[in-house]
Amino acid sequence: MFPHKGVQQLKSIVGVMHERSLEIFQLKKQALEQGDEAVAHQVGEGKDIMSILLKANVEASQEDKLPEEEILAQMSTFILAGMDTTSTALSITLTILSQHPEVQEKLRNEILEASKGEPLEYDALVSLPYLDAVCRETLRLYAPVAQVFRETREDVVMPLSHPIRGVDGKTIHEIFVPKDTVVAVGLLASNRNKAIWGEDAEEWKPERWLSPLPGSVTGSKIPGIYSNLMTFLGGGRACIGFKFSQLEMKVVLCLLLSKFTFAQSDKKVNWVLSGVRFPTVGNSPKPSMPLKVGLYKGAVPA
Ligand code: HEM
Repeated sequence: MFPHKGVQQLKSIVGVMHERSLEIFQLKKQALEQGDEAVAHQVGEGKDIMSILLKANVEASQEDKLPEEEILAQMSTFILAGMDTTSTALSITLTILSQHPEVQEKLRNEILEASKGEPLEYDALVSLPYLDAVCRETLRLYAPVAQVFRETREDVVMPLSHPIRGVDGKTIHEIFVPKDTVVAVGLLASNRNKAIWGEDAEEWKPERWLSPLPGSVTGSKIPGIYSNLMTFLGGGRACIGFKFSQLEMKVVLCLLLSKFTFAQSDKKVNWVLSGVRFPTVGNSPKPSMPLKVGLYKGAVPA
């Protein structure tokens, strides 16, 4: 149709996503129709987000039921919104841990001491202080989604948190934004704001989360749903998966650090700030993040 390589590529990606979503959807639907036994034998044993959504939809009243094509569309949203974001957050965490072996060691020790070779229960996992601090600091400094865009529905006067000086030397306290203006919301800029986070705002310091946050942070009135940060946005369209993603990060980090060590490779990794940031080597458009992975010598055999 449209003779442009990029458009054709996008079309093919959308096609793959649709076919795979359809395949998973049909398998889940079939299992649900066959009963609990079949559901229990599936990936996720019926506890995964799609099985729960399908089950809720079967039980919903006629007027609340989602049509099948909407469920399929929700799958693409979950894949895009939930997978790339969290995998990016995890990739960044592993990169940083490979650059800070002492932090990696401290984190591994915390995990090994708490787990003693057994899988960690939910409460124990979420209350590991250093793991929590590492995740928070990474999500602050390297928010996978750096900015989002919004369009004003009406004329608004936007107050500024700090006055700025205009080219004419006058102090400006607010800005008039006319209806239908596209506004970029700088999530990362807010997370790294020195007036809020201090002079070391651009440094990765998990320790900052281990003592009470300064008044400039707690009193900042940042509208984000998570830790005075904008990483998961705020308001009615904030991320619905923010708790889930943190748990996922912690589970994966616990499992990986208990068994493996991570060190920097000699290939330089660049982070591309697209919709969701991703790692790449050189100028390649393909995501890749080489790391040297070794077996942790003290690992308890599985
Ligand atoms: C570190 C991981 C994640 C980050 C940084 C993140 C960030 C965000 C951000 C910034 C938005 C707002 C986007 C916008 O409105 O333009 C958003 C929305 C959303 N996120 Fe996440 N997300 C993460 C993980 C997840 C996970 C694991 C799921 C699902 C299981 C998820 C599901 C969604 C959905 C469905 C929306 C749209 C909500 C709406 O428009 O009402 N996200 N996320």
